[in-house]
Amino acid sequence: MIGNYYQQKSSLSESLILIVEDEPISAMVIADLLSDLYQTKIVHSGEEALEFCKNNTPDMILLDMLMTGMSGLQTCQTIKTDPNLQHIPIIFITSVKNQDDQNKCWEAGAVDFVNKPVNGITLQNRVKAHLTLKLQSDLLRRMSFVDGLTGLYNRHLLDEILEKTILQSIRSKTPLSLLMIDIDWFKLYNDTYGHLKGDECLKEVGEAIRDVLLRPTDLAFRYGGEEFLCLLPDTEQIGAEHVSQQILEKIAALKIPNEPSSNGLVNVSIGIHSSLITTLIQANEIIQKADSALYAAKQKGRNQYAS
Ligand SMILES: Nc1nc2c(ncn2[C@@H]2O[C@H](COP(=O)(O)OP(=O)(O)OP(=O)(O)O)[C@@H](O)[C@H]2O)c(=O)[nH]1
Repeated sequence: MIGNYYQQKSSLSESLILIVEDEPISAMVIADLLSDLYQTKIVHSGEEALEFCKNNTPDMILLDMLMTGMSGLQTCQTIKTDPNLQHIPIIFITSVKNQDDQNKCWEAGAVDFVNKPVNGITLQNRVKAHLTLKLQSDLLRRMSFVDGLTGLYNRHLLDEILEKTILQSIRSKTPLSLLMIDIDWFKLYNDTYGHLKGDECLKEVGEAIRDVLLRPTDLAFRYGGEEFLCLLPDTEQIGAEHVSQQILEKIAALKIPNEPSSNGLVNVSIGIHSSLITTLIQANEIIQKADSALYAAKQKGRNQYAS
């Protein structure tokens, strides 16, 4: 679900619209109006909608207000309190004219209403307007999470997701690993080759780190100046060591000269922290542990990993 923060649809037609409507004929009428323009999916209850959203992230939800079981209002309230889903625009499809009921939907986070019986042109235009805004705001969000120099994710995204990742690890009882990676003798690299070359080196190292991470849940961040951080959910110590070894090898294979370093090349040191987290801990506690391990790797002679 972390992926939702930075997935970017390049066109409106790639957008997925979830239609939540308990009357099958109404659902089909709505889907027919939209399915030539967008991807659509029909579910018939609020409960089904929440289930669908566990593994999929629609770009918009069209929500019937009156449904048996979970009401449209309750469904909307639940979606809007889930940090992974709250950015999805919700349009209510309703025959309810009662202003108080409509007000509750606005308060719950609805972006618009379409009255039943549905006017096709109105529905298509409202959907298009809100999807366009969604695409633009997704793009801005994505830009705010990406480091301009390396193209890796930035500290801002790490701050947003680390706590959630910790909670997810506790819930799934799976180990979480963090790698703190620092380029060795980088001050001397800049002094020797200049800052522009230094920037190029950061880009290449960042790319090499990203290339090593194969699982979709693994994420690489530029943590600070010449420091990178990898977040490896569901990964134990041995897996973290394997990834670290590959990062060391991939960076050595770049063969970027760095005279001051012992082998004459740009290398990195890596601090590993792996744990099975059982009780809630602060995000910065595990970062500090990875940082201490990085310090140990530097002390042991650099160009290696330590735990
Ligand atoms: N070119 C460039 N340099 C940067 C950037 N951000 C940080 N730096 C440089 O990275 C260097 C980091 O130096 P130090 O923290 O002293 O560490 P080091 O020289 O790598 O030494 P060790 O970590 O002990 O191996 C500093 O000279 C920073 O100016 C950047 O965006 N571009």
